[in-house]
Amino acid sequence: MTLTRASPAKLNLALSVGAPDANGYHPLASWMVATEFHDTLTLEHADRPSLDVRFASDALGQHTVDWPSDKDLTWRALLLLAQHTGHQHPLRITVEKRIPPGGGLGGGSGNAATLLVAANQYLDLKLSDTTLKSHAAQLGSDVPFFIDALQGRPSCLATGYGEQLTPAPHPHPLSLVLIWPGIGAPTGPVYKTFDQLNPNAAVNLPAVRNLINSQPLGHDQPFNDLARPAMHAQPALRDQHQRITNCIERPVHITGSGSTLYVIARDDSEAHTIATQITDRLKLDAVATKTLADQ
Ligand SMILES: C[C@](O)(CO)[C@H](O)COP(=O)(O)OP(=O)(O)OC[C@H]1O[C@@H](n2ccc(N)nc2=O)[C@H](O)[C@@H]1O
Ligand SMILES: Nc1ncnc2c1ncn2[C@@H]1O[C@H](COP(=O)(O)OP(=O)(O)OP(=O)(O)O)[C@@H](O)[C@H]1O
Repeated sequence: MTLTRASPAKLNLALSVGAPDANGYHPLASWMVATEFHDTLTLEHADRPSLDVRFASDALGQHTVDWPSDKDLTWRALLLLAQHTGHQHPLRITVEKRIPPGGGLGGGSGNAATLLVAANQYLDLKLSDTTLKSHAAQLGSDVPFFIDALQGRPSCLATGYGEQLTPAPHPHPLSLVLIWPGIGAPTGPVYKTFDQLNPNAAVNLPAVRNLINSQPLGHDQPFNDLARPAMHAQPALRDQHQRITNCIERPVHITGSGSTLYVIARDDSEAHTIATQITDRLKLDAVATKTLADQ
């Protein structure tokens, strides 16, 4: 018997960031939404635990697995479960990746959360959401969001460092195009550049709430305080952003700390047209997808 689950990507449709606390982490407010675009995680019983990560032929961009397996967030999630239950879980884990690593779509974070939720179900561990989220928070600031997303809450207002989550209504899914600019953007350095550019930053929670309350969202409405720092840290990303904006003549946004860019389309058909335009004219990898609506 195998268990297969989609491990979604996330978008920060709104991201407001404050100056770092004494511990160096940044308080934030973000409207986070999971997408149909996903990695696929499979669990099978085996003699011993193992992990196989590979990129699918329809991945967004060309990537290789360039991180060691003991640093893989999926593997680290399995180790946390072993620590919690006091014994190893002999699972064969396969992750088929489409989400670009270091792309601001939270691919690795989503894989970790999917492992926690799927193994809890597959092994009948009966861990509560609170326990799953406390493991999730140890693995990364974005991981708790994916626990909610996988349990039927794909749209949330995230506060604190991103781990305090309140479901946000999202009745109408958005049609989108995700674009891989060919450059990754590591999260830590982008936050450092944010500090240099915004020494007195404060979180603007009302602006994030306003966006959640102004659905359906117009294509120019998303905002992201990390967009400028991401492009400042990586001028090549700014150039790609400009090229794409010129090509499709509408606002191009950035998710998380980058580097994935995205565009809101009128409907699925327009999203497919824009994705094809970007691929044909700019030779960049682009995929049409949707946000996941409330269930
Ligand atoms: C940019 C976002 O994706 C927005 O959702 C997240 O804030 C990043 O979440 P993440 O990738 O899960 O981040 P983590 O793995 O927890 O942290 C990576 C690095 O980002 C910085 N970091 C992260 C979250 C936060 N609220 N403040 C920070 O300063 C820290 O330097 C940290 O060392
Ligand atoms: N299962 C995994 N999938 C992808 N990357 C992983 C995984 N496990 C560990 N990593 C490492 O974590 C880094 C960040 O991966 P991730 O896909 O979460 O980036 P991200 O989308 O930029 O995340 P965020 O938006 O949370 O900053 C990768 O560059 C890679 O070195």
